[in-house]
Amino acid sequence: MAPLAPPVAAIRIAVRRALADLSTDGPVLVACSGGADSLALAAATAFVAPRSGRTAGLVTVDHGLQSGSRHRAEAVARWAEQAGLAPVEAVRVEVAGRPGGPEAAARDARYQALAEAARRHGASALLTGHTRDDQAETVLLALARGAGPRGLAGMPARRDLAGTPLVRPLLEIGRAETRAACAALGLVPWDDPHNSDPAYARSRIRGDVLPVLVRALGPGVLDNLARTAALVAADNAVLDELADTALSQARHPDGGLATGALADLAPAVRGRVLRAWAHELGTPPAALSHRHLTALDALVTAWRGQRASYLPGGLRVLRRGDRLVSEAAPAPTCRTTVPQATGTTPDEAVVDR
Ligand SMILES: Nc1ncnc2c1ncn2[C@@H]1O[C@H](COP(=O)(O)OP(=O)(O)OP(=O)(O)O)[C@@H](O)[C@H]1O
Repeated sequence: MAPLAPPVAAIRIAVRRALADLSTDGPVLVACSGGADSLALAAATAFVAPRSGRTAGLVTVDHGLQSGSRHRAEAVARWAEQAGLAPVEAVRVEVAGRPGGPEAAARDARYQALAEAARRHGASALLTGHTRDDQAETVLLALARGAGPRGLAGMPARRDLAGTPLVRPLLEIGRAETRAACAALGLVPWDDPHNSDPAYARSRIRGDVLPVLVRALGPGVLDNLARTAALVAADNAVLDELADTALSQARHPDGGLATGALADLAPAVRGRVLRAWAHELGTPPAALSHRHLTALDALVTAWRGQRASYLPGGLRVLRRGDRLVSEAAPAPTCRTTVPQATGTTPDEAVVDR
C-alpha cells in the first residue's frame, strides 16, 4: 500500500479533531466550492466521518455569477456522491438585489443557503474550508482597516450560523497543504477567478502583500499571524464575559443604562458593553462603526449636554440625567439637519468570510 501523503494525513487528523466535539445527531455538511481548500476538506470528511460513526454530506452553492457556474456545482455534487457523501445538494442562489457590494451580497446569499440546507437536513454542523492562510489574510486586513480586538481575533474555529454550528477544521492547515492533498488524492480543484482578481482587497493581500511578508520575514509569518488571532480571541473571551456581567449591572431600573455604572468601567469593557447594548437595541452588528461607539462613549465620559447619537438601524441614543436611553430616530427630512455618527471602518466587526 502506498504511504499516506502527509498533507492528507494532517487534514484527516484536523477533521477528526473537529468532529469529536460535535453532536452525532444528523449529518455534518461540508460547504464545498470545489476549490482546493473545501475539496480537501470534503475528501477528508468523507474518509473520517464513517469511521467515527457519523454521516457526512455536502452542499455546494451556485451563485450564478460566472458562466459555467452551474456546470461547476453539478460536477462538485457528482464527485461528492461518488465519494460516498450523502446528502448532497447543489443550491442555486439569487445574488442580485441584496445589499452591499457584489462580494458581500454573494457571501450573504451563500451563508443563507448553507443555513437553510443545514436546517433541511437536521445537520449537526456545517464545515467550511477556511485555512490558516485565510486566517492570516483576515488578520492583516483587519489590522490595515484599524479594527479592534474583535477583528484581530480573525475567524473563530466555531460559531453559530442560524442555529447550526459553523465549524472551521482547517484553520491550522496551510493552503499549500490543501493543494498538495488534492494532488495526492488525484482531485482537480476549481480555481475561483475572484481569488486572484486584484479588484478585491483580499486578493491583493493574498497575491501581493503576503508573498512580500513571507519573503522579508520568512514563512513563519503565516503561522504567527494566525497565532496572534488565537491569542487575541482568548483575551476577547474573557473581556466579553466581564462585559456581559457589567451590562446586567449597568441596567437602570427606569430603563436604559446607568451612566454612573458605565463611567466606572475600564474603557475596554465599557466599549463592549455599549456594543452589546447597541446590538440588543437592533443595530446590525456589521453596520456599527468605531465612530458610533465613540459617540456613545462620549455621552458617558465627555458629557457636555450634546445631542443624541444616531445608530444604524434607525435608532438614536440620548442622555437623560443619569441614564442612556434609546428611541426610534425621526426620519431625516434633510441630510444636513441630522447629526449622523458615520464611519465606514468596521471597528471591531468580525471580518468573517
Ligand atoms: N460556492 C460555494 N459553495 C459552498 N461553499 C462555499 C462556496 N464558496 C465558499 N464556500 C465555503 O466557504 C469557504 C471559504 O471560501 P472562500 O472562497 O472565501 O475561500 P477559498 O480559500 O477560496 O476556499 P476554497 O478553496 O474552498 O474555494 C470554502 O472553503 C467553503 O467551505
